[in-house]
Amino acid sequence: MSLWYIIVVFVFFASIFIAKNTRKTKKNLPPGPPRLPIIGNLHQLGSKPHRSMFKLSEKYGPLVYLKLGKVPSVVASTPETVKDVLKTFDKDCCSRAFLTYPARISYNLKDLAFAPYSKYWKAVRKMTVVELYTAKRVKSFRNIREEEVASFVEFIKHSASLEEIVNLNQTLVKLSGSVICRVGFGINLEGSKLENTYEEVIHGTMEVLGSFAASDYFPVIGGIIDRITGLHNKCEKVFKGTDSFFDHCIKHHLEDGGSKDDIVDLLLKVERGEIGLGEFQFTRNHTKGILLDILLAGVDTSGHTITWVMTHLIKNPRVMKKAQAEVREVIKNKDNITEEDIEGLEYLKMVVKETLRINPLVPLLTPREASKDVKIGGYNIPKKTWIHVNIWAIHRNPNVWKDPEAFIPERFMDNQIDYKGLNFELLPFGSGRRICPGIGMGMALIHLTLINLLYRFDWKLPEGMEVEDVDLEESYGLVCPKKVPLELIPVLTQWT
Ligand code: HEM
Repeated sequence: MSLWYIIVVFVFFASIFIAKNTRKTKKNLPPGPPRLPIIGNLHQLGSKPHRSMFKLSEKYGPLVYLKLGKVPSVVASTPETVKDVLKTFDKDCCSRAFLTYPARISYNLKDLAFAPYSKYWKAVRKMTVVELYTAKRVKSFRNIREEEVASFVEFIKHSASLEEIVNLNQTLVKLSGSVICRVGFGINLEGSKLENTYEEVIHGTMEVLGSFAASDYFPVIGGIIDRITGLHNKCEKVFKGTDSFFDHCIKHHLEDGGSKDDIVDLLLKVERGEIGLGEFQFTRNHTKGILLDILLAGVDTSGHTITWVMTHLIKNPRVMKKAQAEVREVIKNKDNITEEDIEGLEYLKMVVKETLRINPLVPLLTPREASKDVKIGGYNIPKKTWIHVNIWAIHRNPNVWKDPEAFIPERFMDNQIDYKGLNFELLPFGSGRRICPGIGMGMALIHLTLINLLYRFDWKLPEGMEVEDVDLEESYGLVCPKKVPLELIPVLTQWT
């Protein structure tokens, strides 16, 4: 009797399992791990989803199917599948998934980065690419970058003369913050009333946007969970902070007589209709939405990328020596270092590329959503599926990169692979319609700062610390900076 009971139970569950898998096979969805009721595969993401998804792709293949709470999702992890998403089917895959808190903070998706693919997104993207993210504008902000880097160098010089430790995570984010605040909002942070507000605003916003939001995965109940965990209130507080920060910047700009040629000025011109935006009436909230992109996308990305470069250099004395020798040979005793000097610095360019490969600041692109049924890598991807593009997995794939965990800038010597979105082996700025429009602005600051840091100073670790003690762990959020701050002592040289 009990044997019959066991057989019946076994047949019952086996038939459910087979039926489920047959359904999946019939639908021709990509393979993926088994899931739990309600939460699906959420428990498998861990604290560093880019790493967990990479592991899953090693087991299940280049396109993995996951159910994240209620949300059907796929993860693309190889140059081939990512090319399908970002190039072949870019038009059908470039919308954004709706994310509750980014939507709130961006004035209900009036920005560029979180807005869905729509007529509005197309109009704003076109306007910003033509008016804002141009090579001419990057050039026009050159004096600001040079002045800010010069005062940063003075600060490092002072620390070097006292043999003081410098926290590079902190100071480099402050440097890129100062540049972005002048370029974007026309304000000098140093010593201003906004200096502390700004830090609070940016950290708070990054924290909210980097947090796990239950509302995105569980309708109704998710909102309740977020209220219990405090995320909802935190978001409201952060939103008020950013909103009054932008109000302050705009007021400051208007009081100044609007004489500055900054990004606020440009956006106010769009508000007044002096620059057209097709059928759209640009309001103050639209201006603030675009300013939010500048604040979020512009500050942490450049600052933390420079910290990663310095981390790899201090961990690899051979590379540091070679990069410094090149910089000192090319710059010689030039009084005035400029960002164009990067042109003669082939090895430094490779060091930066290798850093962007091994520590892309955005290892997992903000999720996209299929706007219609598409076929990727031979599998059917139904409309509304979220699409995750795992840049980290491509950059660490041993079939793409030999010895992928090692920091070897020379790997770029014999190939033309670049980071501008055309080579699907290296995508730190994404690719296709959504590619980062701020590459020029970001790289100009990264290059100018690095040339100065390497030309003028030698660098050593604090007393008692060895190269092996410098860890490479990243923290996970909207961007992935080095988790433990990089602390180094600058040393004065004959070039200081
Ligand atoms: C090292 C520096 C930077 C890195 C690594 C970086 C990386 C990225 C990445 C990966 C994306 C997403 C692309 C996609 O989803 O396909 C992105 C989008 C974006 N970035 Fe950057 N970025 C950097 C600097 C900047 C700067 C300096 C700005 C502006 C001042 C900027 C503005 C934006 C904007 C507005 C978007 C959204 C584009 C859209 O959705 O249409 N970025 N960036």
